[in-house]
Amino acid sequence: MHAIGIFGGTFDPIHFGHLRLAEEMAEGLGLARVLFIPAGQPPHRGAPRTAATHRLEMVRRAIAGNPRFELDAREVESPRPSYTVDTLAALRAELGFEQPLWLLLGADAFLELPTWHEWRQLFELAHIAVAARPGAQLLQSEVMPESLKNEVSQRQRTDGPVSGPAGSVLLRQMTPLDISATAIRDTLARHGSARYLLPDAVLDYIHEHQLYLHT
Ligand SMILES: Nc1ncnc2c1ncn2[C@@H]1O[C@H](COP(=O)(O)OP(=O)(O)OP(=O)(O)O)[C@@H](O)[C@H]1O
Ligand SMILES: O=C(O)c1ccc[n+]([C@@H]2O[C@H](COP(=O)([O-])O)[C@@H](O)[C@H]2O)c1
Repeated sequence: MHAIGIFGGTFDPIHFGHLRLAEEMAEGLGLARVLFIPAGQPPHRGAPRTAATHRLEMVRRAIAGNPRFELDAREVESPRPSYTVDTLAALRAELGFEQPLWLLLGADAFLELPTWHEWRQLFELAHIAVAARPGAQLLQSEVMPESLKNEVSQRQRTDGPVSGPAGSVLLRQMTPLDISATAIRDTLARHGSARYLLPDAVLDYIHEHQLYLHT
């Protein structure tokens, strides 16, 4: 049974760091599909700058043409905060208990994991693949909170076949791309060029709708 990747984010806006992470994970882990799930009300940050309808449309345009990538709007359609544990539980119920699922995270998000709602449950619901990110230390480092280190030490796999529907942790390198949505928003607010940091189709949408004109 081919595994499915689950990639959540605020995507305000989506950029090439996100897209390469998903592409390299899909290739490396042999994922049949990657679900991009924009957060409705992200639990650990203020409300996104940009309305969910715009963030959804930017993701839709960014992934168009990649047959493995799919948009999943469930979190923005929900009136509740976007807890990943709830999203994974819903997907698990829909897709069945045998289906291998991979939660995809950048290193900065992973290091925050012990602050997430019912975070230990995440390891029961999916495998977790973490991508290195410029600026975020990773890999057995001292920066990992003790509780996370303990959880990871029981579950970490070196690259190689992973069996079962959930429960492993993989820390992976990816092409380092020092791109962030924050830097893109700042660049656009000072009328700078964000070209080649995100797909042209997304940038065109941003200009059409006059998004990110102010900090
Ligand atoms: N350049 C990148 N390299 C690796 N992972 C990334 C990169 N950018 C984002 N990610 C990961 O993608 C997921 C969603 O990130 P998010 O939508 O918050 O983007 P961001 O660029 O970090 O945004 P912001 O600057 O607004 O915080 C997170 O798991 C994050 O770690
Ligand atoms: O479930 C939680 O408690 C939780 C706390 C912080 C972040 N998340 C999710 O992690 C993903 C990346 O978040 P962010 O803030 O880096 O865009 C996104 O899908 C969020 O909904 C989830």
